[in-house]
Amino acid sequence: MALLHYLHLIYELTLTSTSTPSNKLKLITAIIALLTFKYRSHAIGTRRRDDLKEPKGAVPFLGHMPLMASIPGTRLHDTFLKNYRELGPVWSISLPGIGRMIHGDSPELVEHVSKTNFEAYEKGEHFNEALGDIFGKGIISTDGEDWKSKRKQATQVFNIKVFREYSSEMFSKESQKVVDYLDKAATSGAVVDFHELMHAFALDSFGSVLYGESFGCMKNIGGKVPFAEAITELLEVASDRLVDPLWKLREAITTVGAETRQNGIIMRQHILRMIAKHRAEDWSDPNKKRDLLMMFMEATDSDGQPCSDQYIVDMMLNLTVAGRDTTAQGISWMMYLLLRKETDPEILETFIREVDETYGDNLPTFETHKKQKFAEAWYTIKLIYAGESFTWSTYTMGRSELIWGPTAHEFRPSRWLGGEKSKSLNKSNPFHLGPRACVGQGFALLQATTIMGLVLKNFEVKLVEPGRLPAYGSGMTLPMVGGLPIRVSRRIHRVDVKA
Ligand code: HEM
Repeated sequence: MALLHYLHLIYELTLTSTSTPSNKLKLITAIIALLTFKYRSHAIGTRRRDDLKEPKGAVPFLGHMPLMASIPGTRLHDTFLKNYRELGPVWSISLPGIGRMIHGDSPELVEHVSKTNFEAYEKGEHFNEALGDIFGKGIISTDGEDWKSKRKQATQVFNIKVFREYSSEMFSKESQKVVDYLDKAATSGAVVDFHELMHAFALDSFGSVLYGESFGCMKNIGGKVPFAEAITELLEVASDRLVDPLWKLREAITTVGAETRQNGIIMRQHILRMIAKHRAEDWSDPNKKRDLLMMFMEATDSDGQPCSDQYIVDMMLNLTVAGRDTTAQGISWMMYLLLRKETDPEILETFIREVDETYGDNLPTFETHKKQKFAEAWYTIKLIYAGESFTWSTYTMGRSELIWGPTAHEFRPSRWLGGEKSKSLNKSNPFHLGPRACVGQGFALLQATTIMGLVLKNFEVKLVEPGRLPAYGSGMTLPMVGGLPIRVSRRIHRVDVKA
């Protein structure tokens, strides 16, 4: 607003016929000097905040934009961690066109924003505008009443017992394909990229659970599946848009805009095809297994009317995009943490003992999943003005000595067990907390405990490079750069994969 005011002033004063050229020049110089003074240490359009610490490197008008642009994606989270260590839990940066971003890596603040005062912190205009054409009017990019009714519906569907049992059966079935694949690798001694394998598994299992049909990625690991490519590219675009105020211009003058539209079409057409396929099926058998799409086709909206195809497409697209990379990468990091040489070997042993005890000689079910408490624990491991946003870093909080004490760097799943679990929720929670926490959390845990349980029950897994900490990539999730090469050999007491 202030900028518009000044520009208007320039216009008024410089374009009047009575002003001489020299006066006009003086006036423009004075206004530029004034603006430079006003925005000498922060981005144009943002408020100066002397009460908040900032990393060094802000420049007039652009604030921290040049600094942020200079940080490679593979260093971003560590830079945030460094800021936390140097500046404390609350610090901020200002970015033109995006506003001031306040980082608050403290359990109390996270709890305040996510739970206690949740209503006051919406996703906001910038977020919803940047992601609106990608996620449509789905649960991710909406706020207020619209979000509330979608959230309620999604939560209900995820909690329906028959659907949970169906998911469990499908995750088990798809995990079997991974076991078969690893079985061959155990025989040949081949190195397997577990990260790549988990991306194939995650999409296939999502295909089965969400749409009743696997995408066939496991048959062609590393091969191209248009639906999978579309998700990857859409997520990249979404992540770029959130930090680039000029994304509209960038996409208009490059091929990114057209590619994004095309990827949206690929995803939406697939979902529409699946809706048509399901409509043509016989629904009369009450015992017919129901995938997630069918659950939404049967559900009603907030007015009690059947949901429109457009509504269902948006909902399914949101759930698919939110769930694929997060789960694949979460499972890969889990595997790495378990196997790296710094981790106490007792943790892997406890995990395997739990799997052996809960599965016996059977395959995992929804009931066995509920008993995998250790596996689950292992996986889970101020004032703001308008135009400012609040964020926090799970990566930073998970490594904070202030929060976890001197053993912060140790991998200890026990922190999420029993009574400790509820105390730890606001300390570093990859699913966040409060009303906007991950709606697919239970679903992700079911998938992770099933696949990890079956893999570790059947194989002894070794990292090919035990001393290498995988680098992370940039984006909305945390991909591993260079994958996670492993070697497997069969364990003696294994579940018969053909059973
Ligand atoms: C390891 C796996 C996963 C992690 C770490 C994860 C993490 C998260 C986080 C942190 C949020 C909150 C984002 C925010 O506050 O803006 C979120 C939201 C969400 N997640 Fe997940 N997620 C995972 C898996 C899944 C799965 C499997 C699904 C669905 C099948 C899913 C669906 C969603 C949806 C729809 C939202 C938006 C909820 C809302 O806005 O009300 N997620 N997830």
